[in-house]
Amino acid sequence: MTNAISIFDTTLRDGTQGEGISLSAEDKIKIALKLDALGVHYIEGGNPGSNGKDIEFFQRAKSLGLRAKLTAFGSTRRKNSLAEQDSSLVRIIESGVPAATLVGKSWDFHVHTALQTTLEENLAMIYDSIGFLKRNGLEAMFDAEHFFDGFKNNPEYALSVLKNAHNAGADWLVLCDTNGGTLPGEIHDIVTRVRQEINAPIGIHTHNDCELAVANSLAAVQAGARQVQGTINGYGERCGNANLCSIIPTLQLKMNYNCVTDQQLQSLTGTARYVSEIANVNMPVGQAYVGNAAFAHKGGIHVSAIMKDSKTYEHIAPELVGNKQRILVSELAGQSNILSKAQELGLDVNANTEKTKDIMNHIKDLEHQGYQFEGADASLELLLREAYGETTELFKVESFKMLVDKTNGHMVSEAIVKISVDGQTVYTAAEGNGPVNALDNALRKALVQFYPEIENFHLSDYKVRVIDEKDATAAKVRVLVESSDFSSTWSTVGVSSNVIEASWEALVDSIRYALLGMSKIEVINESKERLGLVNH
Ligand SMILES: CC(=O)SCCNC(=O)CCNC(=O)[C@H](O)C(C)(C)COP(=O)(O)OP(=O)(O)OC[C@H]1O[C@@H](n2cnc3c(N)ncnc32)[C@H](O)[C@@H]1OP(=O)(O)O
Ligand SMILES: CC(=O)C(=O)O
Repeated sequence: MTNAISIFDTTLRDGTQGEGISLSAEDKIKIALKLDALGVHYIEGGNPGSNGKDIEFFQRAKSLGLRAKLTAFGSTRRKNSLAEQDSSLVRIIESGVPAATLVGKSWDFHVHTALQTTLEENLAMIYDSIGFLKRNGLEAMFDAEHFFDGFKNNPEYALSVLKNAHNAGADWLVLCDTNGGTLPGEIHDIVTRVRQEINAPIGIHTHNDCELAVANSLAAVQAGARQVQGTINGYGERCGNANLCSIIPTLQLKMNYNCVTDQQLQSLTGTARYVSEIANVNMPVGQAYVGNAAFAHKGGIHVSAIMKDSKTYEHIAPELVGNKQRILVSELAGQSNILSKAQELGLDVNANTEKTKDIMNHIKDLEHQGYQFEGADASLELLLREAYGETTELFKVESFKMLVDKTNGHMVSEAIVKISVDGQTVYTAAEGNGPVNALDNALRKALVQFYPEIENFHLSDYKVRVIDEKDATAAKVRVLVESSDFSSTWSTVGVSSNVIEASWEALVDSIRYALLGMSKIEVINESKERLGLVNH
């Protein structure tokens, strides 16, 4: 039996049935191109019988030159009607796709309850509809909805549905665990039974209601299924569909099946993140294979071993799926974490020096006070550079003042800052729509004459978290500031019992970081030259 697995992506159809996911035709085009580059074999673009957006997508997708087969989705004809006159089947043909997937009932309970028709009429609906696709020259996938529940309830009928679709010319019989309640052992047994009864290419389509969609898909493949349907990041109805970002690498790297090329596999992480951006859904950091923390090491004992050999705490090399190893520094760090991070930054380190231990203890102490460096890479970098003897103070803050005034119902925030650069002192004042915005504006106004590049980046996110809730309004707060330029983002942290002071600390770190050019190399050189830090 072949080891080739056909990957059928339904992000653009079943994925959009997930709560909170809505893709425009343009979004779908962008995602289709990414999926094509990843090397999936089928891209289910949507349901032309459902809405105009999907019709537009299929219209526009014709000129994309996709290598993957574009497929349209629909259901079998309505009861007591003709396939030729079923508007959704006709729209599938009109969409010009080379392949289509029709969902049909295979659970007798559904035939009686949802369709409210006879078992014979359901068989006729399937036969007519698949036959209609085949007469129009399309490759036909038959999605046997609720197949596993149907098989458990009435195996003869469930099998007769498959045989009927096969006789009508279906190219693939796709067994669906539509309600996501089946267990891997059951999936394996039932797929094995089906293969004993019917000699046809079998596919698997699972849902994640028991967190088993990936395991169930793999069990089906082990039992002989050769098409796997799923979505990027597991988006889909209710708890989602089988996550292709876990299935593809597991099949390929651990089970010796072929899905995509090794090079295409390296685009997996980028694809997952791209799709999450377009879908506007944050990825869980711990998402298997492609998450930001999938290869992030935090515990000191782990990092110490990782530095000796990554295999000690990594099940695969992250690069195989386009991800990368990350070392986190926190209160759980050992000296290995500090050394590794410092080496990554190109700092001059000597293993096991007292300095490294002091830095580690200093970071643990700061984390005890409420700092959190995991989410504030830029503050950590500044701290490490300073600790290892680099100059990071491009300007000196002498003082700042805040005025918050409410007159006639109108709130005004004004900040006054005094800084010095290269011995030159500057006072500036600025207003803002809140105290942090006013401070940001005043600081920028003071610095722009020395560092015009300050215009190139901006504060993009601001989060406050109360650290000791029991102290109510006197509690310490942690402020996390995210800043961005046209190509990168960086995060900084400040902690104080005064929210303005915590914000100021995070803000100053953010600007220092950017001006030091840690996000843009040309800025660091210009800034250093101005300060006379560069030897000519
Ligand atoms: C398991 C799955 O994910 S299946 C795909 C589910 N996805 C979607 O439903 C998204 C797209 N759906 C839609 O846009 C709409 O539901 C449409 C256009 C398909 C149908 O809309 P409407 O005609 O208003 O029908 P409505 O959605 O209310 O009900 C579904 C009808 O389809 C029938 N139906 C359900 N499954 C099938 C099937 N496999 N074959 C034929 N008819 C079916 C139902 O019995 C019901 O018919 P009834 O109105 O006579 O009771
Ligand atoms: C076809 C489909 O999406 C399902 O049965 O879950």
